[in-house]
Amino acid sequence: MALPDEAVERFREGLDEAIAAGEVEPTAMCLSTLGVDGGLSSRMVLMKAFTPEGFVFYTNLESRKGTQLAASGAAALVFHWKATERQVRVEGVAEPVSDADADAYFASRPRGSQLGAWASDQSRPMASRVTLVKRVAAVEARYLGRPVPRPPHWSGFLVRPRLVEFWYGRRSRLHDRFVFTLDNGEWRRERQFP
Ligand SMILES: Cc1cc2nc3c(=O)[nH]c(=O)nc-3n(C[C@H](O)[C@H](O)[C@H](O)COP(=O)(O)O)c2cc1C
Ligand SMILES: Cc1ncc(COP(=O)(O)O)c(CN)c1O
Repeated sequence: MALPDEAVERFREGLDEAIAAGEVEPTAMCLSTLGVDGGLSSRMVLMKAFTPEGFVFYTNLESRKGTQLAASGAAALVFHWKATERQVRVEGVAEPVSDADADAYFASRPRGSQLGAWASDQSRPMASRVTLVKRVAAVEARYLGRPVPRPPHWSGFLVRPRLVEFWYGRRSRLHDRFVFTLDNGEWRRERQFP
């Protein structure tokens, strides 16, 4: 279910204002996933696309987050825009992006990042930093003079929201909260106490 126009506008406006206010990583979001043991796991990722369908990020599919999302699509996101005292919180389900989208985004990354995606077995044990440096050199040699293709284990997820909350901080601590929730196929909007 696409987000209602108002939520799309609030998100776009919030991001634009964070950028204008000089936020250092305005697209950084905390991503929480669910482990097979029922435990939670959180880390930062960068949002690379936002549409009424949801929020997209890219990663190694064999990483901790990648395997957790493959097992359970449950995902939660938090943006914190410190410069403008705002927070956006998202709860929903992650699904893989298309190969075409992943190819297009991968092709736009700097070559060093592309090589890194081949070199790093993200989230698996590494004996020493030398291992990583050697692997980068090896993939560099392999793709010398030609484009670096997207690794099959590197792609993105679209987090389709079921809940989006906009929090607007106020000095008085009487903050404003607007919560959009998907309820039987329809978006409901309510204010909540701060
Ligand atoms: C600001 C910031 C942005 C990050 N963006 C990404 C990202 O977009 N994709 C990614 O795979 N890791 C990103 N990382 C690294 C992750 O936080 C994390 O360490 C890594 O993906 C491994 O997570 P996992 O073991 O839970 O899968 C970022 C880290 C920081 C601090
Ligand atoms: C391992 C990793 N993968 C992907 C990303 C996404 O961002 P970018 O494509 O801009 O590198 C990051 C950003 N820090 C990252 O650290």
